Amino acid sequence: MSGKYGMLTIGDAMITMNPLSTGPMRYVSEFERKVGGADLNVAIGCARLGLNARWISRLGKDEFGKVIYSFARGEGVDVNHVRLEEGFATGVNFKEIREDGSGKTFYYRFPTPLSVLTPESITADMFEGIQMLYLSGVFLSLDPKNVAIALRMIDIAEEKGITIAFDPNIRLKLWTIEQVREAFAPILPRVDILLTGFDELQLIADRKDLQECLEFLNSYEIREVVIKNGSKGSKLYREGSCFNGEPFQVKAIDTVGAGDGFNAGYLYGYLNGLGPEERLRFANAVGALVTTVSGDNEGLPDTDEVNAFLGNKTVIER
Ligand SMILES: Nc1ncnc2c1ncn2[C@@H]1O[C@H](COP(=O)(O)OP(=O)(O)OP(=O)(O)O)[C@@H](O)[C@H]1O
Ligand SMILES: O=C(O)C[C@@H](O)[C@H](O)C(=O)CO
Repeated sequence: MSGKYGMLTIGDAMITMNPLSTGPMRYVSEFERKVGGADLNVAIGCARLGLNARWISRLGKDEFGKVIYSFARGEGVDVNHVRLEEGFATGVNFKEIREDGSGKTFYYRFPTPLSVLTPESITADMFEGIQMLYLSGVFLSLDPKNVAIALRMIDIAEEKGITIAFDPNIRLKLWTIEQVREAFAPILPRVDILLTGFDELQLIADRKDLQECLEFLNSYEIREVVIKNGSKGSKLYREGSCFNGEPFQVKAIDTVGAGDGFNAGYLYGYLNGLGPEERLRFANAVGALVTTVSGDNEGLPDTDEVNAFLGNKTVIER
């Protein structure tokens, strides 16, 4: 692996069928085959920004599995801990996109090849060169035993002094809110950086008011609570202070993956020592840029693109 800081993540990835027209999926007959998956999106985002990004996964031993494997490797993600499993089909999801870029997802992903993983599949060598462990609620949702796998990863990360970041990424199509709360209970107290949507925080805390949601989190002693709020930007709550990340105005055409892009930008900023406001600004820029391109990860920028967007660098286009 080359580059300075390393991040490690784990999770499923799917073939993502992106519609070629907007509106209800039942009327869309043409789709473009792409690749998606919350944790892989973050790994790709980190790799594009120049971090070493390692992704642990299992894919079906089929044509789609080979597509995802090559795609991840082509993006510079370390796939040394990704295997193609005989007897499983790689997951697929279809997207519906509305005029404003928002949408719905329809999953065809069970049984997932990831179900062959157990806590024993996780070994200390996977953490070599890693400073950041990134976990997502999508991974936890796919199999009840994934909580034990995540806890084993957290144990190793804590032993090695690795920072632990977590995005609840609640997809209520995959599990119920009761299952979410049960799965998150042992995870949240171990998290250093929580990267959550405000709507997700309301679901976890079972409260509507922001202040009450933050009070709910107090007992977990999370070092940084970052709240993402779509086109309204983001906020960071840290050591009793609140930092504001002003949103950028863009023409969003596909908002899926903006949160993953934001996370990649935030982790990059954190590892590279950007200050609280600077890293929110950087992450907001990455999230905003993702929404301007069709697909979950195609819009993820490299550092030059972010700096050009932020006006820090002139880019000669032609
Ligand atoms: N329409 C938009 N215009 C400008 N910036 C946006 C827009 N949508 C998202 N962003 C940026 O991306 C960040 C993350 O988006 P969002 O809040 O939708 O994340 P999320 O809910 O975690 O998304 P995901 O669907 O990927 O899980 C926002 O905080 C914002 O900075
Ligand atoms: O289920 C997932 O892994 C996430 C995908 O549905 C999609 O890539 C996404 O929601 C990204 O945040």
